[in-house]
Amino acid sequence: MRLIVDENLPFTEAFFGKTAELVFLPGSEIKPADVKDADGLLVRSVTQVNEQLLQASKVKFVGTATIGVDHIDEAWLNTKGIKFVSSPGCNANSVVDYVVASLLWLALEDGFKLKDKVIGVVGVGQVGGRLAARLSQYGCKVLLNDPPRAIKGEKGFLDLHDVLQKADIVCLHTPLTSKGEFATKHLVGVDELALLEGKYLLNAGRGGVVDQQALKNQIKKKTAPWLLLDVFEGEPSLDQELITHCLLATPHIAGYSLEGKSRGTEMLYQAWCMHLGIEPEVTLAELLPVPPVDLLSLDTACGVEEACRRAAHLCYHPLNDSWRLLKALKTNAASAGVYQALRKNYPIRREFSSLKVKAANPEQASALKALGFTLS
Ligand SMILES: NC(=O)c1ccc[n+]([C@@H]2O[C@H](COP(=O)([O-])OP(=O)(O)OC[C@H]3O[C@@H](n4cnc5c(N)ncnc54)[C@H](O)[C@@H]3O)[C@@H](O)[C@H]2O)c1
Ligand SMILES: O=C(O)[C@H](O)[C@H](O)COP(=O)(O)O
Repeated sequence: MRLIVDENLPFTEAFFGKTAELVFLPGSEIKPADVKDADGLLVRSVTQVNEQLLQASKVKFVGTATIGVDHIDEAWLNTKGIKFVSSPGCNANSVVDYVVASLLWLALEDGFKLKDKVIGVVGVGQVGGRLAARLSQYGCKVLLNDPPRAIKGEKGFLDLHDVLQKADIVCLHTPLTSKGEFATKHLVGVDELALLEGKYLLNAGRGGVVDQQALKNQIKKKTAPWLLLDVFEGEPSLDQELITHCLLATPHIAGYSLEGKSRGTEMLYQAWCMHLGIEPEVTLAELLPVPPVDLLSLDTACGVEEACRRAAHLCYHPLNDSWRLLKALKTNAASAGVYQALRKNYPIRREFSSLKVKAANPEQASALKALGFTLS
């Protein structure tokens, strides 16, 4: 068995090594000649998997270690009987950590309490659902928009414009789709952006969900929302003018915790074993290293939100990623190269759940638990 593997998938040797010969390649450079004699292909979001790539190959198994599948022509794979698997939810906790860490930073900088804000969540699936749960347990008022769920009769959802009007902070967590009743391409366009003036807009879904040109026009008119963007239209190229305007701009790394990326590999390994009709022998639990900080012990003098912020930023501070991106863009005009290099050399980051926190009082304890930390 021969597997072509994106070199940015962690633990592939440990998971797949006994079952196949592995050929590692940069994901954006995988070509038809590379996959011609392969049995399987393991990718991330930067490899377009379609007829052009696979028509002359004998690949029978394609796996993406990502939640998003907008880089995969699933319909074509289906017609060819090629087994396709994605990794639903693999890095959802990582994205939620990213959002919570960002919002706690924003609250400090802009002088508000996160708990007092109304948060709109657009797209209430694995990521949006977990985000909404954490924030509402923390005490925020959370407004939900998800028409594909609402139309099935599920309760608790509002119309998109209602959410944009009523929320102080809007977080986008839909997939990018361009067909069908609920297509999300440019879901947030001129009319929606007009409702967001003076508010905060965080996008950690896909760049194309926001009409970037409309956003840039709004920036010129000084009516744009404050932006926290992890995803951009046209990646890997980045619009430097837009990035300069962001409060936080990160190179599509919201899901890049070690746990999030590795769970993707583990999910593909389990699907590959099933495809081969063998029992999985390796688990992620035995591969993950011990977290670098064992225990955070908080003092009672630390206020509840400050306690949460300290715990969050001990695990992850989004400003580090944003600063690295801004700095690299200042010294390098080729934004695609900067974007790719930062993602390829991403430092190890652990999820909130990996940190044990000793709270000083019950208020701290319940807020920390709500936001995803493990209480000691
Ligand atoms: N920035 C990152 O690093 C990162 C990491 C993981 C996922 N993502 C992106 O986030 C997306 C969401 O991830 P997920 O795991 O929650 O996916 P999911 O499939 O579990 O949830 C997506 C939700 O969006 C809803 N939705 C679809 N169309 C909509 C519309 N028009 N308006 C409102 N809601 C709509 C769906 O009904 C669903 O509930 C992924 O598709 C991926 O593109 C980004
Ligand atoms: O869809 C996903 O799972 C995420 O966007 C994922 O983190 C993207 O990472 P990439 O495949 O681009 O490295």
